[in-house]
Parts: sequence; structure tokens; C-alpha cells
Amino acid sequence: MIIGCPKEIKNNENRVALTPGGAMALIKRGHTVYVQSSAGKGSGYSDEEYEAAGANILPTIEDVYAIAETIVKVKEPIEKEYSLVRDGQFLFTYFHFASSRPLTEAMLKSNSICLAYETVEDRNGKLPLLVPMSEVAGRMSIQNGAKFLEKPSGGLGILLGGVPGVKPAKVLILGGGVVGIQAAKMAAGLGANVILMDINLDRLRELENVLPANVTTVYSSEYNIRKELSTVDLIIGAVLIPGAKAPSLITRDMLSEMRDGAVIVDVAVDQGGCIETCKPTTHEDPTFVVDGIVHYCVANMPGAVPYTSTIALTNATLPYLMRIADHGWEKACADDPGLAKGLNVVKGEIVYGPVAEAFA
Ligand SMILES: NC(=O)C1=CN([C@@H]2O[C@H](COP(=O)(O)OP(=O)(O)OC[C@H]3O[C@@H](n4cnc5c(N)ncnc54)[C@H](O)[C@@H]3O)[C@@H](O)[C@H]2O)C=CC1
Ligand SMILES: CC(=O)C(=O)O
Ligand SMILES: [Mg+2]
Repeated sequence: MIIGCPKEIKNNENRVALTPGGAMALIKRGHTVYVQSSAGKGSGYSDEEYEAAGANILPTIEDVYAIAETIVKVKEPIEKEYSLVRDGQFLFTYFHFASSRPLTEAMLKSNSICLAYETVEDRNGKLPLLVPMSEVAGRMSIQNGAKFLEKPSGGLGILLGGVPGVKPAKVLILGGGVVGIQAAKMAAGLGANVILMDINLDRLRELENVLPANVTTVYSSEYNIRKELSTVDLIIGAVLIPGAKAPSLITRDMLSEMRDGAVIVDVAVDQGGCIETCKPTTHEDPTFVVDGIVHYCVANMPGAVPYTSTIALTNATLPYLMRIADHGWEKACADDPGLAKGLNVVKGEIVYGPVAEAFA
């Protein structure tokens, strides 16, 4: 199979979908790999390393899309890439379709096959290609929250852990999945007073058993969220209904119950966000203020730590890519119903229920 790996062009997206090691593994199985020049640079991989692994370097993104049967990427194609996607081409990347009608329409029109990392499932119904990046973003959410709580960054001016004799900050985490648990561990480790909410009671039981005493689990409801708002310093949005548009758990009217300078990090922004006032931002300009509340809504958080994220992502994606390359996407999906769950758009049709519902 001919596999192409373009350079990511989203703002500050420094990850790459294939490492030289990944390229070598595919080439050893008889596949041909094309990598756009400098695609790996942000993650520490030179063109020479890809060439030494047997890959071919192409100068432009147009060249890669023109030659490859399968495109492997990190983030969804952005507008400039829409017209490069070819009829019948197979794309393996994050898409987050439910949050973008223009992207969905463009991919429908392209007649391509879009297999989305974020809806692939393993045997236990977990999301193996989302987990590693959720681990990264969950940890980063607290680093960024702490930074934007500082006065010069526009925040309230509070240290998450406090100091002896001074109370710590209060952190509310909405969603106790992968992002949520990582955020809770980081915030608790810094000494914050953490409240972690979810609607899955079994999950709350598991979390209660493994997290330290400065994390309190609470059932997620509008009533319980409202009760925390007047004293909360940092909110992390971390809910997910796979493939679907995220539910708005904090509506605009609720912001007025919070103190000016409190910070919201809506990690769920890639699925449209779980805070009504959330809109996607970039690493270059990560925050905006609504009703006195600082919003951080970067949709590609792991792109800022590519030395960690590229390896974590490709550790998970490469075994799937090898199966797709060896057998073709149709057989690979027929053999693995969990991989087939990744199919979101196939030759002009939406085939993933929650995406279809988002645009119904
Ligand atoms: N912005 C970024 O750069 C990144 C964003 N993400 C996103 O973060 C979000 C969370 O991902 P994961 O933690 O991996 O998902 P997950 O599936 O592990 O966890 C989501 C949790 O939300 C809970 N939930 C659902 N409805 C809820 C409600 N009404 N109230 C409270 N909890 C509720 C679920 O029970 C589940 O435990 C996703 O949208 C994911 O795409 C992930 C990585 C990077
Ligand atoms: C999952 C996601 O949105 C990211 O890693 O950028
Ligand atoms: Mg206010």
C-alpha cells in the first residue's frame, strides 16, 4: 500500500503521525511510505532519519495527497487541505466531525473514507486511540489552568496548592474519564481541593478508590455544579459522549455565579465543548474572557508537547495502521468490529450514528 504522511498545518501542531520507526516497520512489510519534508521536525525527527528508514521525502503537501492511497495524520484536515483529499482516498486521523459541519460536508463531498481515531474501540469498549492524547491533555489542563490563574495571565491570582496557613484553590473537574483522572491526579498532587463529577456511578466508585483524599467525587448534575460555582477557582471540562457533540454543562448564565478571574479549561472543545461559551482557540492565542471568566479552549493541546505526544500517539496507532496497510481498510474493519467503529464517513455517507445525529 502507498502511505502518505503530510506535515500538520494546524496552529502549533508539532506532532507527526508516523515516526521513522513506524515508517521502517511498514516498509519492512512491503509498503511504500511518503513523508512530507520536515513533517517530523517538530517532534525531533529529521528527513534524513525517515530516508534512512526507507521512506521517500516529498517537498509539498500536494505531492503527498496526490500519490498516497492512505493518508495518516494527527489532526483533522483544515480548510486548506479539503480540496487535496481525493475520491476513494483513505484517511486515518482525528476528525471530531460532530463539532464541525464544514469539515463533515467537505469530507462527504470528497468521496473519501474517513476512519477517526477518536471512535475506534477496543474489546472493552474503551477508546485506544484517544486515551494516550487524553492522558496528555488531562495532565496539561492543570498546568495551563495553574498558569492562567496567575494575575499577569488574567486570572484571579491564586496558587493551586496554597501554602501553609493559606487555603488551597478549588478545582472542579467535569467528567471522570481519562482526561478527568489525569487532571485530578495532577491537581491533587499540587495540593488543590478537587471535586470530580461524573454521571457514571461505577466510575465514581473506581475513582474514589484510587484517588487521594483531597479529591471528592460528586454525582454530576446541574444542581451540584451550581452549588460549587461561587467558590470554584478552576474548572476542567472533560466529558465525552463518543463521537457526539458534547453536552453544555455550564451555560452562560452560570458564569455570573463565578468569581471574576476564575479559569475554565474546556478540554472537550474538540467535540464542541461542555461549556456553552467555549469556542476553539489556538496555542498562539489560547484564552478569551467572557463575563470575567478566563476560557482556555485549545483543541490540540498535545500538539504543544510533541516529544511526548507523538510517541504516545503512534505507539497506539501503528498496530492499526499496519493491519490497514496489510489487508486494506475493508478487510481490516471486517476483521475487527472495534476498528470499524472508527469509520465515520465513507464515500459520501455518514456511517457513525452520533455524527449523523449531530447534523440531523
Ligand atoms: N483539547 C484537546 O487537545 C484534547 C481533547 N480531548 C477530549 O477530551 C474529552 C474527554 O476525553 P476522555 O477523558 O478521553 O473521555 P472518556 O470517555 O474517558 O471520559 C468522559 C467521561 O465523561 C463522563 N460524562 C458523560 N456525560 C457526563 C456529564 N453529563 N457529566 C459528567 N460526566 C459526564 C463519562 O461518564 C466519562 O467518564 C473528549 O472530548 C476528548 O476528545 C482529548 C485529548 C486532547
Ligand atoms: C484528541 C485531540 O483532539 C488531540 O489529540 O488533539
Ligand atoms: Mg462575574
